[in-house]
Amino acid sequence: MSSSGKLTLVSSNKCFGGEQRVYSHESSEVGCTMKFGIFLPADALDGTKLPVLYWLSGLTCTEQNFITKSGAQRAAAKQNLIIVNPDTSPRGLNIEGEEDSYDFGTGAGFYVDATTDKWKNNYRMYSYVTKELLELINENFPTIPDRKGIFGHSMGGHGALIIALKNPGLFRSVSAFAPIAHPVKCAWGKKCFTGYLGTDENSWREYDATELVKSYNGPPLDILVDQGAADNFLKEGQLLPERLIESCAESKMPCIMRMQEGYDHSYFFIATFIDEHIQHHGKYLI
Ligand SMILES: N[C@@H](CCC(=O)N[C@@H](CS)C(=O)NCC(=O)O)C(=O)O
Repeated sequence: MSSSGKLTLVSSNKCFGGEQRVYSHESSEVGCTMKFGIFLPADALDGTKLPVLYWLSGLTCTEQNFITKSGAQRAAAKQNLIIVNPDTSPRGLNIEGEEDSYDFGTGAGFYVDATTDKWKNNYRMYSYVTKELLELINENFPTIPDRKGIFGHSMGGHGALIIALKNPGLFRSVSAFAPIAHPVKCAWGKKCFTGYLGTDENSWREYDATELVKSYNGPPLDILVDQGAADNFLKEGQLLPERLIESCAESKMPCIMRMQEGYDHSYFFIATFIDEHIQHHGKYLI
């Protein structure tokens, strides 16, 4: 399927000399209206082609959480990078069970292409991000298509890592905040993978960063991960960053994981370190 469709401007606010906008469009991949945020630095408004950094959010988020809480626009304006952040799932499809829990269905697309009967027509967030959204952004905004980075938080950190690892060369840089690093072994991952992919665990591994690192064969990825040491979901065993680090060490994949003392899972943690992540991407994109 290819992208298309017209973009509808939902909002636009001047911000650090550029504009923070939200657009909606009819998605052919997920079969519903989808929204995304885009921060355009001043140069992009003048038509200068710029690199693009994609942000993927976590469970329960819409495009609004990142826009209003991360504080990313100041650093993006300074580094002259466009930032695009999509929603986390299709919405309003009336699939039975889609609104039953915060960690499955609406707000919890998990960046996979579902294969189970109930979900497979719409829960295609992997293809939505890697194909439709990229095409839509390149067609409608002044981008340098081969200068892209990807980062995200929690479920979105998982999404950023697996998308970079499954598509060598598509993204030049990748980083994550508190990623769900080994979803085949945590409760969130088991629930979403069972629901979207079925019970064959071999199919789950294709969407697990700790597993994908072992078979990655592409340009070097200098992965940066920040993890709050006081994150409740870390304590509950939902994130398992230590497993990703072990896997990277065994596979000689460069990965810096910084344990940040006292920080939790929230956007206060993200806002604290977002500038450093944007600078990290800037090293590879500018
Ligand atoms: N306790 C949360 C669990 C979900 C959660 O913490 N979501 C994170 C990502 S995994 C988030 O970014 N929430 C939105 C926010 O903090 O603005 C809830 O039930 O809403």
